[in-house]
Amino acid sequence: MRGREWRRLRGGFRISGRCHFSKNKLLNMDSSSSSSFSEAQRYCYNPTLRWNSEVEEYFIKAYGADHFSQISEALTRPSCYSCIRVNILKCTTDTIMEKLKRLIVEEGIVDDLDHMSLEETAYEGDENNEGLGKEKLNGFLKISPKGTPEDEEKSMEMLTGPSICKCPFSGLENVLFVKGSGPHSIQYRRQPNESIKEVIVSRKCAEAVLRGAQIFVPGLLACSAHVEKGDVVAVSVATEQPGAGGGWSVDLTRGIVLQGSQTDPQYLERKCMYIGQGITQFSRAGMFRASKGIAVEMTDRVYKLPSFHNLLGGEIFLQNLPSIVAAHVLEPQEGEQILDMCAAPGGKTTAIAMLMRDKGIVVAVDRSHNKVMDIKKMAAEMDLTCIKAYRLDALKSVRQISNATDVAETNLEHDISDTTVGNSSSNLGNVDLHSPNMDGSKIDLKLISNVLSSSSNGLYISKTESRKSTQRMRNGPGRNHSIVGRAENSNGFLPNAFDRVLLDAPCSALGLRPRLFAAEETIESLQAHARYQRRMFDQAVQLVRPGGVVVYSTCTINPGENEALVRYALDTYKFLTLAPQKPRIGGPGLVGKGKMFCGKHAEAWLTQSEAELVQRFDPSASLDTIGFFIAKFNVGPK
Ligand SMILES: C[S@@+](CC[C@H](N)C(=O)[O-])C[C@H]1O[C@@H](n2cnc3c(N)ncnc32)[C@H](O)[C@@H]1O
Repeated sequence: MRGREWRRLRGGFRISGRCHFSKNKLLNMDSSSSSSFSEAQRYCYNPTLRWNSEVEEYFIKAYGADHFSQISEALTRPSCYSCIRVNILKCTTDTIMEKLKRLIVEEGIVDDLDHMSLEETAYEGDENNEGLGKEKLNGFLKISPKGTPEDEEKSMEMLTGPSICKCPFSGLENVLFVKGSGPHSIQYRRQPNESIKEVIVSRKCAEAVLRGAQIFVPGLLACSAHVEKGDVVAVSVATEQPGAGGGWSVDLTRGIVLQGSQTDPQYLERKCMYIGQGITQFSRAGMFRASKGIAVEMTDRVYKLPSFHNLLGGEIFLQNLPSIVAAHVLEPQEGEQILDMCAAPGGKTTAIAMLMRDKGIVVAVDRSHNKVMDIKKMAAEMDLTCIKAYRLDALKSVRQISNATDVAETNLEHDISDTTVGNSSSNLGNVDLHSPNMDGSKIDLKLISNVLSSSSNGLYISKTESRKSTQRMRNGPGRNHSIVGRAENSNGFLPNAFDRVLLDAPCSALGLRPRLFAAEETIESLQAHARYQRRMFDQAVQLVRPGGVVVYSTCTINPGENEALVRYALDTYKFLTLAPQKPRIGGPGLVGKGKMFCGKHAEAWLTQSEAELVQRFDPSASLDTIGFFIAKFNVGPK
């Protein structure tokens, strides 16, 4: 049975980081056109990810050269499926599955999903590759706690089954996978005796297009001469190149005319960087005059992924699988007080609130005002009333109360229970506003978040606020003052105020994919991220009560921000212990030590037993996720 299934798997679904794809298949080999072999070599997608040389050396030492090259390759392409979290407080997973199936058929959201062509996506079918794939999938299954044949069947089903399927892992029943396909070969079109018309897009734009987006005007950098609305154009991407001063830049004047010759910007560098073709929505001149709108509508993509833009709002949320897992690992309970320390845009916050069935309090903070508004909007759209979002610098999340007067003032400034009662009165019975502290004192949520300049309670209105409110009356609510209210500031929280804290830390994001350039991160910048994360972790540890839980996560493959943070945490706070995680579908952490700066600086990682307790999602593994890391700590008596 395996042979047939594996062929299907290898044909229709990319499962391993190693590129098994026969490169020739990606090229335009149309003999009826005037394509030369070198042109066929040019118009394809086969990028190589650029790293800072010291970072590359450090990662090669951490992962080994082969494994790191697989990770690097995996990062340049999107995951082969989209992951959808269903808001089970609003609808059932089965209902959404049916709705999506209908939408796919009726609206043509995803063409070709069920018919991923084996010819187009065939991998080199030699036994070695098949063996490697099997080994990888088995590797992935082994790390599952219940690595039973039944689990293996589930994974096979997920990878080979219909276009939409339920996530097979226990505890993730509200998650759906929608498969994409690729890489596809593209027949780049030309008029007889003409060269191929082209556009160049920015790297960020190309990364979005690989995830299923269209090309919007701001992402467009250059275009061939004589392009009219409705023309078919090949789309390539300009990536950062070494600059004169030693840095990286895209040295390209926006709007430049492409001649189809070697004098074109990045002519050589754009070889193998073609992501598909599309139809222009403007003439050449119009494209660069417009300030917004779709410039090119993609018709043929190297990777086809479903676009769920504006679909089933509030009922579904498109989220990476490891992020969903992180919320589950926190194990939030109904009625608890949870802090999400770096919460925007609110993906994990809403997942946590849903797991709590909207009963309890999820305090979501972020330092950016606009991002806090995004959290509030998402919570409102999903009808989740237990989320309270505030603007706060997480590095200052622990509020220092020096004396009794301070406490009294804090009480006066804001009464969060007002907000809570107002927004979630139906849940009040389940919200313990005065849960006992370990030392017998009461945690008073009045003290948890004291919000400044709250015009609702009339206690304190600053001059700035009063000026702003006059402006609002004159000009209307504006982007940040919509129906979901305003983003309020918090002064921080008292020590031990929360049952559980999630620190989904800002990081180097070197696990996010697809990614077409990675050399902006240096050893120094990676170390700066790590220092920042430790300072945040110091705050998180103070805010969780003894007996509580801290979950730390990042979306980077950098061990310095992952295993080294866990080492720091365990060595610094003796009352912390690593806890087992549920669900567990990622791999173990890295053991030992990492060396940087030509071996001069060493950082400590994990012991074997510790490594088994953290969860590391490897982009080159068969699960085909972003790179992600999760550690869960139990907090003992402090
Ligand atoms: C990895 S993202 C969080 C993603 C989010 N947890 C989710 O799942 O949707 C990191 C966030 O940290 C925020 N951030 C960075 N530094 C911060 C600080 N000092 N205080 C609070 N938030 C911060 C950023 O604005 C960003 O939104």
